[in-house]
Amino acid sequence: RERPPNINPNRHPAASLKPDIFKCLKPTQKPEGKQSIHHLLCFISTRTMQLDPFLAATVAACLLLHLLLLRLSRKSSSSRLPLPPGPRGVPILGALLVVGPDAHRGLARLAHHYGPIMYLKMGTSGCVVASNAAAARAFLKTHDAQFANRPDVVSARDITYNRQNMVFADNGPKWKLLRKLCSLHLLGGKALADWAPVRRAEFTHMVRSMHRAAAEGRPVVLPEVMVCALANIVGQTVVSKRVFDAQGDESNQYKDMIVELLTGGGLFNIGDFVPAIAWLDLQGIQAKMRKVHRRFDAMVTKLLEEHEATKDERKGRPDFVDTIMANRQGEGGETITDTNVKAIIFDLFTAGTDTSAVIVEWAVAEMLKNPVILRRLQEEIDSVVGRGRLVQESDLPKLPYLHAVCKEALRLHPSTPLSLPHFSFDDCEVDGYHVPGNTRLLINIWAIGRDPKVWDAPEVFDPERFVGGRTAKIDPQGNDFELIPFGAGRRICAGKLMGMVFVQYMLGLLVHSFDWKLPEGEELNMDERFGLVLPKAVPIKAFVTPRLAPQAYI
Ligand code: HEM
Repeated sequence: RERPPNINPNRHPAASLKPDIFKCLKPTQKPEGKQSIHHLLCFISTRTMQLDPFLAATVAACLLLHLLLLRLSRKSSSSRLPLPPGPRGVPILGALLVVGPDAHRGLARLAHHYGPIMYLKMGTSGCVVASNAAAARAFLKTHDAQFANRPDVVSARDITYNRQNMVFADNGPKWKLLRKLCSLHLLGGKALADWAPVRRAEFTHMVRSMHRAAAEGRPVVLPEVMVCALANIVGQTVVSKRVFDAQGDESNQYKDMIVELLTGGGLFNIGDFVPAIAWLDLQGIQAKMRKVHRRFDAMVTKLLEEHEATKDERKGRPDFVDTIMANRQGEGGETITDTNVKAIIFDLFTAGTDTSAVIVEWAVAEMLKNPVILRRLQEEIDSVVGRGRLVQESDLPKLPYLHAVCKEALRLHPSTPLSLPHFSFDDCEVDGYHVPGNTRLLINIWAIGRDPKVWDAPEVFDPERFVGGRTAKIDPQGNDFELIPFGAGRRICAGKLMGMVFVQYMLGLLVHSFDWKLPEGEELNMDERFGLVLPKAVPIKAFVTPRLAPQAYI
């Protein structure tokens, strides 16, 4: 009797021809990718068996090898768990176009749809995005060590002396040594207190320059005066040098240089996501970064030459570079090279200036929009400090409303909206999802600060939420994941203490020392400009009027 033809759709197509050889193969319902290759091999080997047994044996060996590799590759991807949900995107560019140019907003929009843990392809690179407090905790606490590396970003490579700095170093002995030295001699509690006189001198200088502008009827460009003061503080503590004595051209050049570095460093460079075409530099970002890096390098080289020539003058009162030069050797033979020194200076000038200035500028802008908050803050400072002198650092702990205003600015306008990118080399499981190795991690700090499940009326600037009520105790220093403007975990901002002092001290001085008025007929523009930091697109340019007794400004 004739057997009926094989009509089972689940059966392997080759099985009807030579079933014995393929016993080891499980029929698959939906052949896809690698499985379709094995179907093809089965088919070829069956056909060749009918023609030539030697050829058939060779093909069968290939087939077995292929199956072995398939099994191994499944093992190495370790998991049958699903990837986190996310947009599919298009070939080569992945989801880059879906995310759009304002990536913090684009990713927040996508998270509404796909959830707080998303996986997407940015170009050909895998990227996982955390968009609420629980997701941030899962990555930065539970899987902190694994995600404590940085991706090898092309534009960052150019500006950081090939990642010889701290900010873009992988989690390894060099990074640990750089971080330890910074914390011990510059950014930690004790060092911070030691450098207080420098901050006082520079911020007083800033207020005096604004007072002069008021007397001459000139408007003040707020980010410029702040960055100038901050750069001088970093310059004095790091290389004993006021980097910018003058207002005007020189400080503008410096400001422009920092802005270019931070804006370019934050842009989504297609070459970073599709490494095969990085050399094309389609957006011209790399060329721009290299050019501005050359200017920066020239400045740092000159600073270090002058520093070396004047080292005898600093006997007994070393600055940060003197100290790290004397402590180059770490445990386990790790050494700080001359390039590391330049690269860490780069970190401190970039991470230590614009980040704080951006927060203060947004806080002033929000208060210009809402003068009730401005007046309440001025009243608080008047009641503690009076009107006869400037605010001092020692006044800060007595000013709770100032703290609330600063926290609210950090929540609504975090300076680095997507933090800095993290990177994991290995596969892992996060909240029931499989996250493959070689994936970047973005923490959407901006979206976390605006999560309506945590914050009432999240789009409104309302410092009151930190004075009383259920969110009053949330602290921005990295333990409460609902508010993480400095990040969290082992890669948390190394300068968070200094950053908090900068923000509170500058804002206190600016608000207490002056009343503020925009030029006649000008509207306050609240647009953002996306980059590694998120400043106002149009800087605040305002007329200030002194409100303290004249001797306070002398
Ligand atoms: C309000 C001001 C500041 C804010 C909002 C801020 C925010 C941040 C954020 C979000 C990160 C990335 C954290 C992560 O990767 O998870 C970071 C890293 C860093 N910040 Fe800040 N920062 C501020 C001020 C400063 C200051 C004043 C300095 C030093 C002078 C500084 C030095 C650094 C350094 C060195 C890193 C890299 C740390 C590492 O990779 O290990 N920051 N900052």
